Amino acid sequence: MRTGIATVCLSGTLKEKMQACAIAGFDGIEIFEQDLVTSPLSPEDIRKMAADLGLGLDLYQPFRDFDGVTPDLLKANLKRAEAKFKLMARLGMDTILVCSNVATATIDDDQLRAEQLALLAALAGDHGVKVAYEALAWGKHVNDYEHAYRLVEAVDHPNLGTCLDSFHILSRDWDTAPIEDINADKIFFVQVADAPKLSMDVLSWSRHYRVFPGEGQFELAKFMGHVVRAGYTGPVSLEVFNDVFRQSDVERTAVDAMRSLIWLEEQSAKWLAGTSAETAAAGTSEQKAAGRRRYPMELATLPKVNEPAGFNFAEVKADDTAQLEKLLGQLGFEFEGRHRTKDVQLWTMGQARVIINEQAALHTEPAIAALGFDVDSPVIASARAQQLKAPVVSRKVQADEEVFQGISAPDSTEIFLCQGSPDGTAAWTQEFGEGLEHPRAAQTAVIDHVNLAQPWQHFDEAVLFYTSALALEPQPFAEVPSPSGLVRSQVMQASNGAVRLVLNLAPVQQASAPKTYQEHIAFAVDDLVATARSARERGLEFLQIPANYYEDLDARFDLEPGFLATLKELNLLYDRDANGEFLHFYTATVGSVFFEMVERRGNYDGYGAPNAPVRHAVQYDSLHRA
Ligand SMILES: O=C(O)c1ccc(O)c(O)c1
Ligand SMILES: [Mg+2]
Repeated sequence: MRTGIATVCLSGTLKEKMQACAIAGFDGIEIFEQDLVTSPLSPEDIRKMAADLGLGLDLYQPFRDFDGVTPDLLKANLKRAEAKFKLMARLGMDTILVCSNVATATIDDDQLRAEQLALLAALAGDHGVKVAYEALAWGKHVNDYEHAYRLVEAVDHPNLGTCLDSFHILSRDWDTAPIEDINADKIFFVQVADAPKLSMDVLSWSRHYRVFPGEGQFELAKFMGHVVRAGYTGPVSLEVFNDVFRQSDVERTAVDAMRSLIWLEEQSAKWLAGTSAETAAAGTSEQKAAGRRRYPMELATLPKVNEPAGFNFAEVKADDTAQLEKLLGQLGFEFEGRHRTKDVQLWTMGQARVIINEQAALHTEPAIAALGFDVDSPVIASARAQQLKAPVVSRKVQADEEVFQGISAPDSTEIFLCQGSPDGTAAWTQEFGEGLEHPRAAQTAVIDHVNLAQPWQHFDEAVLFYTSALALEPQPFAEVPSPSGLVRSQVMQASNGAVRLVLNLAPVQQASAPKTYQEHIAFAVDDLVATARSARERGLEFLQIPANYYEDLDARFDLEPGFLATLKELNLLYDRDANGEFLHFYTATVGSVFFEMVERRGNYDGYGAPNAPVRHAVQYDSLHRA
């Protein structure tokens, strides 16, 4: 698959954008007109720079408001087009995107539109240019890709084809199956963008909220599957108008973009294989043959991973670890010893393993540093992540120690791909301490979920990272009210719930305010009330829940008075839905970390979302009092 990206996706000057695209490994780019007009570089300079960088100049765009106009305007539009065709010759470019008229079209007549497009195609032919006509979702008269294609067919000129843009098609919920019936020679270009499902006017949605594939909710693998089945072999190019990407680090955004295309390519191949198998199974020999058909576009695949089977460990770091040790001890964790060769400690409760890393630099406040995930094959998972351009993390190991495959997540959390064992133990724990003599406590526990705060400019990147590299499934995002703003919260989870990662987008921080960037690790136990009582006896400082909360809880759930009193006495939070019940409590925060203990009853699958605003408010209050 030939990969591309429009310069409008990125921040910086045209030169910076092109360099970043080359570093990220794109085959080609779309030059957005504004980027050229504002550039100090001559068209010849740009042409040479692209050649030196090994980048194809695949599309010049956009040319606006051509069709359906009065004769006067048509004349002016053809003159304007000719100037652009001449410019393209200097750039060495041969394809231009013409989008359907949104402003100046006064005549809604397909025959007239076809006649005008025919004149444009003939002029383009004279200049060796191909015109890719795209239906904008908000086009005045042409806003549907099938309509645009009918016009292309009616004109029937070798220099006129269509451009399919996933956003314009999927935002309007147009059926994508008829893409397969388009003559591949008439598909001159394909643009892809994802988007969250939002209810707003489609133009604002398109201009501000597009995201890279895998970061939104559109069915892009299916869209691409139909494009591939149509027989298209040209560039598949990202065109993402996004307020955040346009102001964040250009090289990093280009890599995020490239990751999205690598992933989309694999997902498209998977979608095709899945639907082909269905077709083949369906019966007739014709259908079987269709199921086995090969397509002219070659789709690369990736090393395969299944979703992770569980958390292997969580690691917190600090230069002064005393507070962390105290908190874990009070929660009921046991100190298992120090590592043979590294300055790290192991603490466990049942199968929940927490590493305290003492190697942190001076003045490092306690923070979550790393997460280990149980995967089928750490080597295969690591190969996949690296092909998806995840930065590799390496840690020194001695000859007889387990080698962890590590990658760095967008928020710099180190992700280790570990060999899980069916009984939930981990072989590497043998590297800690010596012959654990003390009797094992009966307490069973696992890491239930981990909540990571994401810098605002890397939130979408993180969603794609965990989706593509770790096969976690993004859930619809929620917005949690907190005293410092609305916190966007998105759960990434394995389908069986064995791994749950909650990504929170912290509200933008006032420079003078205390740091509200907090993250936590939650452990699930069988009996939360007993766990809370023991923790209280050991002197644990609980997050103090206001009395108002319990009154509201009673009003909502009509709880048994004794149970309500227990919740209140122990600062426990409660939630209930059709699947079951959820009890939980939080510790005070040390550095940027706090811990949560949860008990899931029945098949409760959430996180106590209705309680999140209470937690945020109490934490805010204690930060501001401190
Ligand atoms: O928002 C726009 O104007 C615009 C321009 C060119 C495109 O290819 C597109 O999809 C949108
Ligand atoms: Mg487009």
